[in-house]
Amino acid sequence: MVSRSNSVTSEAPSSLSTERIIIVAHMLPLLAQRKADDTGWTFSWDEDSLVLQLKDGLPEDMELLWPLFHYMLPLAPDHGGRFDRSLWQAPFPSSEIYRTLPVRDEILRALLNADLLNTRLKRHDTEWRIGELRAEYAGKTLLKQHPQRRGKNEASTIARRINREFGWEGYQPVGCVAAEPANGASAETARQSMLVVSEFIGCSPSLSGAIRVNPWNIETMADALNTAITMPTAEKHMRHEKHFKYVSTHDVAYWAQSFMGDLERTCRDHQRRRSYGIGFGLSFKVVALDPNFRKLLTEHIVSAYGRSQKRAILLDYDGTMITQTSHNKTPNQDVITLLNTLCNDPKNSVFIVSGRGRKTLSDWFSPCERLGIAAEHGYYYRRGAYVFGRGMFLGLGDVWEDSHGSAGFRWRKDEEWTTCVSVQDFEWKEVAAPVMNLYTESTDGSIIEEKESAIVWHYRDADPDFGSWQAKELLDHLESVLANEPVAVKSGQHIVEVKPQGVSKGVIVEKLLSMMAERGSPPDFVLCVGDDRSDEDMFESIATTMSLPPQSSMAEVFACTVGQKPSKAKYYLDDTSNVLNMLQGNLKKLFFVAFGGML
Ligand SMILES: O=P(O)(O)OC[C@H]1O[C@H](O[C@H]2O[C@H](CO)[C@@H](O)[C@H](O)[C@H]2O)[C@H](O)[C@@H](O)[C@@H]1O
Repeated sequence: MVSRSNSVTSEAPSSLSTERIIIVAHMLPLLAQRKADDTGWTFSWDEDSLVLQLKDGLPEDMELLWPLFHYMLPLAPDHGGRFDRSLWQAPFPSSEIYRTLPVRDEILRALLNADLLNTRLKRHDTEWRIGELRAEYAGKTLLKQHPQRRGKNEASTIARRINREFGWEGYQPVGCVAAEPANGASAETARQSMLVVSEFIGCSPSLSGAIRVNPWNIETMADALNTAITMPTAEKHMRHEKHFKYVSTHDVAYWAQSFMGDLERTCRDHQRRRSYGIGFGLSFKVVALDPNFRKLLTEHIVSAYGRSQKRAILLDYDGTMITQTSHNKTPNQDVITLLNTLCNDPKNSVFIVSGRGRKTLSDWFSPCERLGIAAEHGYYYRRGAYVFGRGMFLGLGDVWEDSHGSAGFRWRKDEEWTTCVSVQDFEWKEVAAPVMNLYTESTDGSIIEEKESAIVWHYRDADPDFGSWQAKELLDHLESVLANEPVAVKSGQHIVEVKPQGVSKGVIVEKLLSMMAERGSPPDFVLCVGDDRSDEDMFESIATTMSLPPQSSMAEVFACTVGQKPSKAKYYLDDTSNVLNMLQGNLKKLFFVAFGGML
C-alpha cells in the first residue's frame, strides 16, 4: 500500500478500510525489486510520476492504494512452485502496458504456474471508470446530438429511481440512461428494456442483444442511446427475451459453481502428481507430472525386450534420432548402424515415423535395407513384399520363420509407397499458400516448405518472439480461411503445417500394428519414441490399439517422450543421445546375455 512515500511493499493491505481507498492508475508501470531476504517485492516509481501527482491532489484523510496486488497476486503461485489451489482473478494490464513492466517475465511465469486464470474487471475498477465517464458525459451529448429527445424527461426519471435505490450521498451510479417512457414501470416495459453496454466490460460478449459501444467515444455513445430508445418494440422484446433467458440461467450461483467446478477439476490430480522445477533462469518452469511418469532405463526394458518374439519399434526422427538444433539433419553413421542392427534382428519390425517427405527419408535411409518408413505423418508408407513361411511370396510385407519356427514380419526398402488415406483434392493448397506467403513476407527468416500432401511454414530462423507470435496469428488465420476444407492446421517445433484431415502419426501407427496382427504377427513388445506434439498421437493410438483384440494381451508397451514434460507417454528420456544410448544399451545387454557374459 502507498501512503506518502514513493515506494510500496508487498505486504497485504489488510488494515485498510475500503471506504478510504481510492484506486488509481492500475495501468502504470513500476520499478520492482525483489527484497534482499526474498520475502516479497518492493515497487517504486519516479518522483514526478503520475501516481505521485495524483496523490498530491488527495485530501489529507485519503490514502492511495495503487492496486499492486494485481501484480503481486500472480507472483504468489511462483513461490516454491507448489501446486496448492492457486487461482488468479484480477484485471490484467493491456498488452502495451504489460510490455513495459520490468517484472513482466516473472508475472507471466508465475501466471503459468497458477491452476486457473480468470481475468475480469473487478467492481472497484468499474466504479472508477464509471466515475470518469460520468464527469465526461454529464448527460449532455445525447440531447445535443438528438434534439428531438429534448423535453422528454423519462431518462432522468429512471435515473433518479436507480440513483435513489442504489446510490448514496455523493455517489450516483447513473447520470443518464437509455430507456423508453416508464409508463408506470409496468412488467410490459421491463420486457422491452434495452441495454447499451461498454465493449470493455466482461459481460459485453455474453449479452448478444445489447448495443455495444466504445464508451470513450461520446458521439457513438449518444447514437447508441438514441438507437436504443427509438428501436421498434418488437425488436426490443426479442432482444430482451434473449437477455432474460441468458441471465436467468447464468446467474451468480451458476458462475460461482462453474468457477469452483473448474478449479476442482484442475486440482483433482494434484495430490497424486509430483511437481518438478525444470530449467534455469528465465526458462525455469514447474511441471506437474503423473507419479508413474518415469525415466526409461535400460533395466526397465531389457528383460521385456529379451523375452519378446515380435517387436514393433516405432521411432520419430527429428528431435528423437537427431537433435532439433543440429544444422545437418542427415542421419549420421551411428544412427544408420544402430537402425541396421535393430532391423537385422528377425524379431524386430522397425519403422521411422516422421513428418518429413518420402524422398528425403528414402534417400537418407537408403543404407537401411529392412527399415519401414512412414513419411509426411503417415500419409505415405512403404510396404514390403510379403513372404509367408520360407520364400512363399504373397505380396504385402515380409513374414519369415527363424530356425526355431517362430514367424516375424518385416519391411523392405525397395517396395512401392502407398497412402494411408485417399485424398483426391489438394485445391486447398491454393488457399493456404498465399496466406503463408503473407506471413513469410512479413517475418524475416521464415520459409515455406511444400510437401506432397502438406504445406509447412517454418520460423526456426526468425526472431523467436516475433516468430511464435506470427505462428499463432497464422494458425488462426489458416483455420478461419480453411474452415470448410478437408484439412487440419497444426503447429509443431517451429512450424505451422496444413495437411489433409485423417492423416496423423496415430492413424498410421494403428494401421501398422493392425497389419502385423492381421498377418498373424501381433507384436508382444512395442517401443515408441518421439518428442513432438504429432508423436503424442502415436502414444495415444498405441495405448488404444494394444488394449483391444486381436493384439496380444501380454504385449509390453513402452511409449516414451523425449524431454520431461506432460505427455501421454509413460516414460521419458532427456534427449536424443539418451534415446540412442537406450537403444544401443539394450542391444549390448542382450548380446552380453546371449553370449553368456563374454562381451
Ligand atoms: O516427425 P518429425 O520427424 O519430427 O519431423 C517433423 C518435421 O520435420 C521437419 O522440420 C523440422 O526440421 C526443420 C529443419 O530441417 C526445422 O526447421 C523444424 O523446426 C523441424 O520441425 C520437416 O521440415 C517438417 O516438414 C516435418 O513436419
